[in-house]
Parts: sequence; C-alpha cells; structure tokens
Amino acid sequence: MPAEEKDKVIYVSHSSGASAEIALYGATVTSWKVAGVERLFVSEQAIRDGSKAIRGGIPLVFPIFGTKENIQLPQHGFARNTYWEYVGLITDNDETSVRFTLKDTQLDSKLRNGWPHSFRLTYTVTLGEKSISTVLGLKNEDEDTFEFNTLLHTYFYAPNIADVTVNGLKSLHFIDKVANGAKESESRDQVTVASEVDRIYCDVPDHLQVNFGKEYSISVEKTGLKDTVVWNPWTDKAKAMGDFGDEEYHNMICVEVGSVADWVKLGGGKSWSGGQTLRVL
Ligand SMILES: O=P(O)(O)OC[C@H]1O[C@@H](O)[C@H](O)[C@@H](O)[C@@H]1O
Repeated sequence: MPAEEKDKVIYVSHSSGASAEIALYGATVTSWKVAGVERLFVSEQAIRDGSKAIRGGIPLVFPIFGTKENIQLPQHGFARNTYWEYVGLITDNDETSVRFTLKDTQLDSKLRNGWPHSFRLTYTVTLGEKSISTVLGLKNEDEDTFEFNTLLHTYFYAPNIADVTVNGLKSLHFIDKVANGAKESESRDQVTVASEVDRIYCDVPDHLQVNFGKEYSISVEKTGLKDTVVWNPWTDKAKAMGDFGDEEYHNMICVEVGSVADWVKLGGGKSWSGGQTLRVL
C-alpha cells in the first residue's frame, strides 16, 4: 500500500485500485474510494486551509464532544483542528497502514491550557480492497487519571438521503439533541432521515449497516467505543453553516462511532484504543 505526501495531504493507494486521502490537518480522512466511487462526503464549501475543521470526511472529535461548561476548548475539542505528525507507513500483522500522532506538546498554549494533560494520540488508517479502518490509540502520560470523550465523525456520501437506511439501532436508547436532550427508545428496524436528526444512540452493538438504496451498503464495525451519533442537519441548519451548501444535506449522513454519552476515564500511564472498520458490501 504505497503512500505519498503532498501539500500536507497523505495519498494512499491499494493494489485493488482503492484509495484514501488524509489531511494532516486534523488527521482528517477526506476521501475513500472503492471501485472508483467516493464513499465519503466532503462539502464543496469545506475550508481546507487549516483555519477551521474540515466539513466532511472523518474528523476526529477529542477530548470533548460538543462543548462543556468548565472546559475552555472549541466545540468537539482540538484533534480535528490541529496539525498532526505523519509517522509513515507501519507494517503490523501483515497489514500496511499509515500512522499519525498528536502530543500535547504540539498544541498551541491556549488549547493546552484548556485541557492541561500530557497525552499521546496515535491514529492508524488501514486501507483494504473494500474497507478502511481508522483506529485511535491514546496514552495518558500524566500520573493522574484524566477523562475524555472521542468520536470518529464519519460523513458518508449518500447519492440520495431519501434512500438511506441505518440497520442495527432498534430498541436502543438515544438522546435526542433536536428535542432538547429528551431520552427516547428507537422503535424502527431501519432508521431513515426525513428531517433534522441529531441523536446519540447509547451502548450500541458493535455492528451497524448503512444502506444507500439499491446501490450499495457499508458495514460499520466498531471496537472499544460505546455509542453512535446519527446526524443530518437538514434545511435550516444547513443554511446556518457557512461551510456547508444549502442543498448538500440531500447527499450526506453522519454515522459517528464514539464514546460520548459518558466520560471515558484513563488512569495515569495507561493506554486506551478504539476504532472502526468500514466495508463496502
Ligand atoms: O458543526 P460541527 O461543530 O462540526 O458539529 C456538527 C455536528 O456534530 C454532531 O456530532 C453533533 O451531534 C451535532 O450536534 C453537531 O451539530
């Protein structure tokens, strides 16, 4: 799996023809193509100059989800809007991957003061013929325990949102952010989107499937992560976002695996890891 760096983007290709692109800004996966078809959504209005998190692909949410009253960090933390270091190609267990790291010492002082802990994040992206896996590792380099949230904020490209269904969420409890955080339970076998959706499904089984009409499906297999957020801004929120086209909500769905409903506690000197594998079916 060759990889090359150009203008702060890592271009990865697989012998099958599959490809991926990862921006060093946020270690954001901004393209994943299988059989010549783009599977991720990136807004045409996305800002890619490093002044704002990239609107699309797979931004990394860490160490907070949303905003927190007592933590002075931007929405969704700092991982998606900081330049990561490219470590290079890593060969592990007969697989080849590209790896990125982010340490507290790479943060500017404002962000570092907002979350004053010593840590090392490692992000490993592995491209297969029909799959991509993105795995986050974290080492607490402090002596004391710290707590964090994290999320792989995957934006899938959808040929038409009207045809999209998500399987595997039935009977799960969810927090409905559109209804002021009301706690509900999912009654549908297949979740569809026909209005603004912003839900945190809690304690989700590790396997979900997103179907894009008759065209194809993508399985989402997570490890080490408890929850799944489903998000589509729909009409009004789309208009309110400066880096998102007014009509682009027709062509995306975010299905985001993470641990966000509760804090994850990590003891001093300890390591943690969580990730996902997406596979075109
Ligand atoms: O605009 P941002 O900061 O990228 O956030 C996008 C969305 O991210 C989702 O994960 C949240 O559940 C939404 O509430 C939020 O609107």
